[in-house]
Amino acid sequence: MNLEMQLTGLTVIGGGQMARALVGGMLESGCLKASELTIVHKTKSTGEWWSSKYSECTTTTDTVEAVAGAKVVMLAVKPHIIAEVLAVKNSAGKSADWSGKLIVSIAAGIGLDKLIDGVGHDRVVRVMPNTPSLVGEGASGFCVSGGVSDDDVQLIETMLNSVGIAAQVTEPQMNGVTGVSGSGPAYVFLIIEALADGGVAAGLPRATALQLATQTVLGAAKMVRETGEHPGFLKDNVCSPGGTTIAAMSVLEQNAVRGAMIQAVQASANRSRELA
Ligand SMILES: NC(=O)C1=CN([C@@H]2O[C@H](COP(=O)(O)OP(=O)(O)OC[C@H]3O[C@@H](n4cnc5c(N)ncnc54)[C@H](O)[C@@H]3O)[C@@H](O)[C@H]2O)C=CC1
Ligand SMILES: O=C(O)[C@@H]1CCC=N1
Repeated sequence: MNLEMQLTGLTVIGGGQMARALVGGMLESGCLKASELTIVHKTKSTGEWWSSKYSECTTTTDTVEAVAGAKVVMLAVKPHIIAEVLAVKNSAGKSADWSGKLIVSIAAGIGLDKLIDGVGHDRVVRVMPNTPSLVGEGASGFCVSGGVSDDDVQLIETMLNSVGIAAQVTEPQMNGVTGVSGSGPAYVFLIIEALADGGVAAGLPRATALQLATQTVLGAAKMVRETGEHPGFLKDNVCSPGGTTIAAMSVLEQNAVRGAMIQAVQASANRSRELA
């Protein structure tokens, strides 16, 4: 993790689940100080959540003022709210001035072209993070538009690497990133839950089954990362001839689990394309 670069003057518009995971992870890592953070919230409860957890951050409902005071603005609202945020006006009819700010959008499917149109310049980055950023194990993809400098890219990498890993991709590849790692935690949570259910069906207490299932997913992922071996090779090593695992693998193949996972990733990627 490169902490030489500290992030200053960050305004985040939308303080929901993903902002809590990503920005919360950045605060935990030390990449960002709460005193450098402004959260623009819509609901009272969201504002209270941030000010009670990070007392030094600023919370506000005034987007125009929060953008004016920022160096970096992160758009963390749902995709269908992005257009409304970009066109925001305050009670005096003043629009937000996005000029001179690095704009970082985490909204699924909202293309760089729409963001550039909305802010009136091309110093714009699209990031697809995921919720394990909260515990420092995030996986993010990002793509940049023409006005983004090398220093900006370094800042984005510092931010994202402080909460996990980051890969720069082309804009069309952002749909695939969404399918694999953006939505991916949900697939893995489902697998952990189902593994635990299987354990309960086989007679284990629920808590024991969940503990074993969680550690198994964590351990398997670590093995792929740390050995650098192909997952198929590691799978073969678990399957003893005539043993228990190959009996289970046969059931997974009969139920097309591999195909279902591929189709799930494609469905998410397609939905990301549709949102654009
Ligand atoms: N949840 C996830 O795992 C991931 C989400 N994303 C993206 O992150 C973005 C946010 O998603 P979530 O955090 O899951 O949604 P969320 O619904 O938890 O958070 C959005 C927040 O924006 C607030 N909001 C709505 N209008 C606003 C406005 N005009 N000004 C300020 N705040 C406003 C809402 O009250 C809410 O607190 C989405 O665009 C999504 O595509 C990206 C990667 C993963
Ligand atoms: O479900 C969604 O649309 C968001 C984007 C990726 C993960 N969650």
